[in-house]
Amino acid sequence: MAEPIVTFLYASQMGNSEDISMNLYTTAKEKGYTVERYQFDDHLESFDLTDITTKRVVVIVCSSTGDGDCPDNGSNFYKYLQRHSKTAQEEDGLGNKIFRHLHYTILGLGNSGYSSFQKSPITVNSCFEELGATLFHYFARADEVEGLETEIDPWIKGLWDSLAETVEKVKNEAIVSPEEVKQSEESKDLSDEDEDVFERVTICSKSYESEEYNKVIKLELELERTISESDNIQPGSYISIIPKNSIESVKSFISVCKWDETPHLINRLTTELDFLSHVNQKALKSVLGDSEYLQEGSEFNYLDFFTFINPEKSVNTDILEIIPKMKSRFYSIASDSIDTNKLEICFKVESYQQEDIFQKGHTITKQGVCSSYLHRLSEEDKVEFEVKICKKSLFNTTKKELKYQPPLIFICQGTAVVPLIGVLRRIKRMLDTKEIKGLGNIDFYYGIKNQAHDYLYKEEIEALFEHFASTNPYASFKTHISESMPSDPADKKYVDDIINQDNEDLEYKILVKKGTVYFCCDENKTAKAVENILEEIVGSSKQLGKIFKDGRYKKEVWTRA
Ligand SMILES: Cc1cc2nc3c(=O)[nH]c(=O)nc-3n(C[C@H](O)[C@H](O)[C@H](O)COP(=O)(O)O)c2cc1C
Repeated sequence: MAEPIVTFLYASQMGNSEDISMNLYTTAKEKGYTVERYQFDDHLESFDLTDITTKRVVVIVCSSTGDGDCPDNGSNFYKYLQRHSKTAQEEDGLGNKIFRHLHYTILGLGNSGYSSFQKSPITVNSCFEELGATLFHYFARADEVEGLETEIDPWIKGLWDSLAETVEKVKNEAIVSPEEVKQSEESKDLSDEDEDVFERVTICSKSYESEEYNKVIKLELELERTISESDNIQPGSYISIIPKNSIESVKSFISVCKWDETPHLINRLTTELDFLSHVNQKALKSVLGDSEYLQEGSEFNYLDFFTFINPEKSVNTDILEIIPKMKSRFYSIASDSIDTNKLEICFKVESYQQEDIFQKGHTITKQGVCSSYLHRLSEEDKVEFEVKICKKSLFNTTKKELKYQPPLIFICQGTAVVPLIGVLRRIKRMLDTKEIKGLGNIDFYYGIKNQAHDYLYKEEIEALFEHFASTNPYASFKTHISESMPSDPADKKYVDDIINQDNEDLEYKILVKKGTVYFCCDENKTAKAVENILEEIVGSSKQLGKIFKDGRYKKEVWTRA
């Protein structure tokens, strides 16, 4: 961008703000800035703050008059600000943030003897904030009772450094116009088809991404049809699968309960009932009456429970009514699924340690029902099963969002890398099909246990970044890996630690360069820590909320069933 213009604006009743603004304008001109200066009410006649090509840096001086009113030469602009910021408040959407390209600072003049002290500058400031502008130097409130210069002098002193820095930043900053944002939001609304669809799939390939800590399996599922753009399946869309119990566990359960192995019972226990879930003490009591085995807090599942009590006689089949129904489990899609009949998912085979109820003091490893079900299925079996595709995606990324090459910051941990791989693959497709011309910087923060063992999609991420770099030699594409179980324990770090290390760089990329953050993580301590750090980086949780609303903080935190 060419040298940005610094716009000085004032609203003044008796000339104080006007004089201060004039002095600032003159000094800025002497310092070599390209400058212009207007009173508020020249807005739209002589200048237009929504013009993203010429209006980027604004220095405001404004007083209060009457009963907290804006001076007469600013009252129309004052109403304009309030009207638009009300719309921005009432209607979500980036398109209403008509000042999001602006960096501003404001000096308010007032007198604390008035009950509406500084009301007009405070309102101007909150309208600029609501309309998406970024404060580049603090909002000063000068008080005649204290002596105006007590506040004005230090504010002016600090202004010049902040201005120099801001003008420099603005030169490299890409901004999307509010109209374009509005258009893309409207088209998003029209194409927003989030509904679920059922598909029959078979497994067409199965590979292991990592085996060291938890087995991580990559499955390619084959649909009976080709997925097209209009299906609106996005990176971050997910499938839900209702698992089946293994025939061995079903037979054990039937045997332990001393029931007859009928096809109907086998089918019901295989597909419908989750007898490997923890027992519900109250429900069991309602069927069995008081039993010495029914202790509060027991970790038994239904199979363990009836094995443990080892009944002499058969168990009443009424207990089938209290066993919970099999629930579906969700898996994010890693593939950029267009013009293909394949869907890729990647997950870890959930396993957890539990005290062995048959051998006190010993622990045994139990596996998650759905991941072990998928693990059991093999590509040779060609077993068909039904998945529900939930199209809704929190990571949907449009070419409009990437048009001005904003920095992209990815943050993830473990298998939560999966939907973000989908985003990277889609970005690559947009580049390859020339839907986008190039990319800005990408930082990929990934928390794993150990680089040598569970860096999922390592080769692919490296190849993608090499490819991205070939399209823009000026941008950087970096992976930042944290290891919680490194070879040298002194190097132990979590993903929140490495984000914290880069906080200043991230602040610049998110706030100044209007970058987008993609964050996917299991619901755990790290997820909370990452979010806390992001709040600190952008200034407050309110500010992070605003960035989220603007679509620049795309996050999904997984809760495990
Ligand atoms: C008639 C009158 C009403 C004022 N009302 C307020 C007020 O409501 N709140 C406030 O903070 N200051 C108020 N002030 C103080 C002015 O904001 C202060 O004098 C300021 O320096 C005037 O700057 P200006 O010449 O740029 O308008 C008032 C001053 C006058 C003379």
